[in-house]
Amino acid sequence: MKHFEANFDGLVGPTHNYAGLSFGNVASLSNAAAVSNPRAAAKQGLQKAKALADMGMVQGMLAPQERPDLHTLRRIGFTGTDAEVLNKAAKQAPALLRACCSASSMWTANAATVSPSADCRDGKLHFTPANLVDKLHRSIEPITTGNILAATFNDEKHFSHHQHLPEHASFGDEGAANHTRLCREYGETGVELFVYGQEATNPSAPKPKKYPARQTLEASQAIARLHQLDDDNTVYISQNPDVIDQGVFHNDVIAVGNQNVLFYHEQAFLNTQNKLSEIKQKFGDSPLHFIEVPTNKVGIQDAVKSYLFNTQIITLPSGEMAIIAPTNCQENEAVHAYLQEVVTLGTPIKQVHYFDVKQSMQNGGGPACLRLRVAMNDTEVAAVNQHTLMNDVLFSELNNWVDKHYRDRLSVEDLADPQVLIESRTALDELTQLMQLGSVYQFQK
Ligand SMILES: N=C(N)NCCC[C@H](NC(=O)CCC(=O)O)C(=O)O
Repeated sequence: MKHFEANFDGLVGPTHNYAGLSFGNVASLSNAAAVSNPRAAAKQGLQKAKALADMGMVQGMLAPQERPDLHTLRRIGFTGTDAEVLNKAAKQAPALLRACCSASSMWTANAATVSPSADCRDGKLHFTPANLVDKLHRSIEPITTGNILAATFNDEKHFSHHQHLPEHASFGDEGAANHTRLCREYGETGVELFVYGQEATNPSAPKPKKYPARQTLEASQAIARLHQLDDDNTVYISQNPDVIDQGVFHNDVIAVGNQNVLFYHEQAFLNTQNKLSEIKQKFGDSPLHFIEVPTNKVGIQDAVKSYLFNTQIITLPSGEMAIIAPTNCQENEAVHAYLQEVVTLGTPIKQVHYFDVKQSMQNGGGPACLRLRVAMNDTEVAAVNQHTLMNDVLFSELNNWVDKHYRDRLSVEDLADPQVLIESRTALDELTQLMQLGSVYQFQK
């Protein structure tokens, strides 16, 4: 049986915009009210996904969400026709309208936590959509995320889909952005690392002072229980609250792992040496590479600006590992120098490939934010909805679909335009046919 780590990238939705919605995410706040280009954003994402498919990787796409979210606007009391609801919300509560229009589901690293079948006691691949309760605009994602995941991984024999965790700050859950899996071969049992920013039930535990810690230990433990993971293969690590206060709002902004490589900044975690020993002990005897980047080579500000750690580390069919980095890393002197050095360190990482995902980066979403990793064997890959998998045909269909439906300019003022809603629904309705997803959106029910 063959095993792969597939990447499922989020297709950027038609309302991609810069609304400054994410306190604690430096890029989101500093680009607030900039004019976006949804068409370019979607195409940048598709280019990256296609390039990985062309490298021989299993690559899928996850559909975006319905935005503006009229269902939520009605739920909070705006009434009338669709146009009236948008108009009233724009006049009475513009901040709430903006929260209901974000294309933030594109960052599928936050869609769910995924545990491959080799790690789970029942031998199934488990998914738990993230509740994303820390941010209003993201807290409205999980139900549709669950629908899209179920339509993509649509075989109960292999895939187990859980409900998102209770919608309370005690269970703040941001999905795979705070979860990494180390393993020898993808099909062997691995060690799942859960990184959290605070302990909800222990007020004296460390937590950030300025920015929110979006993930709690309690949420991570709940996911491990739901996914039937063994304690022997699970490690909980506290994120360093000082780096959260410097803009590291998810662990994947400061650390990333793949197979037997953990690539992280010296300041990423608390209690680092003890935690590395625990990982080593649980990982077993085979070689494990801890690539620690020291502050004197790359400072936290450079890491946050360039997204050095929001890179994807992938294993190519040749067995070599490659880093998939945003072009922003090339533009930062210290980070570029480090990436030139990393391929010479005698670790499995031998290549670096750069991609322009600037439309997403301006909202704090790098290459790794744009993808959800799903390690699968070939039987499981065959059980996935095949119309979601990237190949020449899907690439050209999706590019044509974007050309047909997406604007190349969108400002926050445009979000109240009923025409944007019509365009978005028309596009998504067509997309569900193209990807054979069935009726995953509220407007289709
Ligand atoms: N690190 C990972 N895995 N994901 C990045 C998510 C970025 C997203 N930005 C936003 O939601 C900004 C939207 C706006 O401001 O318009 C967030 O902060 O949740």
